[in-house]
Amino acid sequence: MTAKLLDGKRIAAEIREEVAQDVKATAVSTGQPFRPCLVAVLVGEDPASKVYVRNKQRACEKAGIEGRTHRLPAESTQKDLMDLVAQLNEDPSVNGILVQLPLPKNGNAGAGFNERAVLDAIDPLKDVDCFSPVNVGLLMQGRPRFLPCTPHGIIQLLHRENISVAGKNVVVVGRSDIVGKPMAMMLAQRDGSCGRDVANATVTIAHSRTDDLAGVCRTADCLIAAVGVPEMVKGNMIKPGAVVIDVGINRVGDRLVGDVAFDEASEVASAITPVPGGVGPLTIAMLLHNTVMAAKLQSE
Ligand SMILES: Nc1nc2c(c(=O)[nH]1)N[C@@H](CN(C=O)c1ccc(C(=O)N[C@@H](CCC(=O)O)C(=O)O)cc1)CN2
Repeated sequence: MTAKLLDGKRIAAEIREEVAQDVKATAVSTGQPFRPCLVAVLVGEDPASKVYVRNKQRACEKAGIEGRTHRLPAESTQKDLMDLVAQLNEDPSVNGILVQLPLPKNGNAGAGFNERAVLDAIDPLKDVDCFSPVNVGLLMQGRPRFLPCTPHGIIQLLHRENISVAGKNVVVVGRSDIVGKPMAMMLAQRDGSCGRDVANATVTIAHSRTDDLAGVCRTADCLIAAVGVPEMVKGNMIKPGAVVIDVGINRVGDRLVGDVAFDEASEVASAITPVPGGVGPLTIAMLLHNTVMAAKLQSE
């Protein structure tokens, strides 16, 4: 079998265009200028983070959203970062705030940042990443305010490709707060609560301590790999005909590879996301969507 390629880049472009249309239509329907504002906070000099933040800012501008970036040196203190977040929370011209992760390991004068404290400090109404405890709690209860960007991008991809997971076995490999945990929760929700009909799955969360990981993966009708280990999921870990979603973005030499060994997996799966051009671009598209939502919520 040669798997169908799930083109996240194309779907992300479609969603970004829809967001841009929504921004224009909101201005027309309210008779007021409507230009949501997203602020990214970038601490340190991590090259990948710099690229992602720049891409977010560009995507904002193309959608009619104001994109601002606040840069702090890696040597900034926890207090510097907390003060900046507090200032952005109070600023009525700012609709969405995101702190680009990961924060530098040796930041905060070598002591490392308390990432959780920073994310907890973001005003939940401006928390467009959906990392704050209030928004995560609402999501868990099936009444989300924002949806986290990467899992929501995957929901959109499955929806727009007409792939149903209802009643199917989905295995999510990885239990991160950004992807694994919310992804599992969203796929198990009843129809509609996460905005789309991609729901009602029977979900297993697998991880590095799972016994017989390969066997567990082989039970998946839909396998979502979000572990951050290059090409860890091999072809023989995939059930023939499964849908494979690769969330990994790993740099190996000068190559960008996912968490799935793409060539072998493509021989077994019915559909698969590539890296690059799969899930990554959807993350930014859904961030724009959340920023527009945040601006609307704050104007209510
Ligand atoms: N505050 C946040 N930090 C991080 C998030 C996040 O959602 N919020 N996610 C990732 C990084 N990320 C966005 O921030 C991100 C990663 C990758 C892509 C992307 O489009 N990747 C391309 C390849 C790009 C390249 O060449 O490197 C692809 O997969 O096609 C977008 C956003 C961690 N931090």
